[in-house]
Amino acid sequence: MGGKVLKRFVPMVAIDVATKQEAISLFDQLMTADPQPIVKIGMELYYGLGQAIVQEAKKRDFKVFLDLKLYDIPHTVQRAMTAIGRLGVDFTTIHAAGGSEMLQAGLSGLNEGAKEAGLIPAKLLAITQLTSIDDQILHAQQHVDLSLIESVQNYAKLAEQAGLAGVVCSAHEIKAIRKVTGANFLCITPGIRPVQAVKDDQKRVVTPAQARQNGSNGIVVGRPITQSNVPVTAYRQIAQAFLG
Ligand SMILES: O=c1ccn([C@@H]2O[C@H](COP(=O)(O)O)[C@@H](O)[C@H]2O)c(=O)[nH]1
Repeated sequence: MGGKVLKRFVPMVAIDVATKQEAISLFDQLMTADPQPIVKIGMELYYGLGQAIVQEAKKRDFKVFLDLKLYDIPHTVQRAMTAIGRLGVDFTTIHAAGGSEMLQAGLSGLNEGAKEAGLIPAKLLAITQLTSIDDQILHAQQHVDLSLIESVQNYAKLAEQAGLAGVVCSAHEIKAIRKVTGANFLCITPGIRPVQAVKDDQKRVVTPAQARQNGSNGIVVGRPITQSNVPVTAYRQIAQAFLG
């Protein structure tokens, strides 16, 4: 009785396509869904089309997750985040591996940009270990001594101490993260596959229902929706499995 109610966002759809035409077509299909998803604009779309695509999404009343995964020296990150802060997006990302000075600089830049523009700052999320990384890559290629879970926990603590809103992780790690962070710290989880057997670049995958069971605050789903025959139907099924 009296347990904390988990904050759960609507699914975030990764609009990872190359052209404005493809992006607008997906926006127009997804804006008819109830609940309307959050749209995630990543590097492919943003580097190709720039700020205009953020405005196209906002025009259709989407909440926007701008996923650019900043990772550079603190000064550069701070200035880039100030520019992002002025855009009025709802979520954005930075790599925890950049360390606490970089995380704090990013957060400060983001808040400054939003303040200048008279906007509510985006929630800043730290990338822990990409969901395309597994223990083998971590140990054999990156020569990290910690286990994957320990590394993710470490990055989550670092991000929380720097004042960030949460992390991007796999839903496999949520329970471990919650042991070392506060109850309001967000765990946003890509690596979602409605059918787990699909083989692609994602290594740490779960189904939408497993993400819900594990306590994810929000799932990020790209190809299972954008490459399906009817994206809005795929989105609805995934949203139902996650939101219940
Ligand atoms: O650890 C991470 C961080 C970000 N992503 C992003 O999420 C989507 C996933 O797309 P799928 O097509 O469903 O694999 C993509 O935009 C990634 O850049 C991630 O997958 N893992």
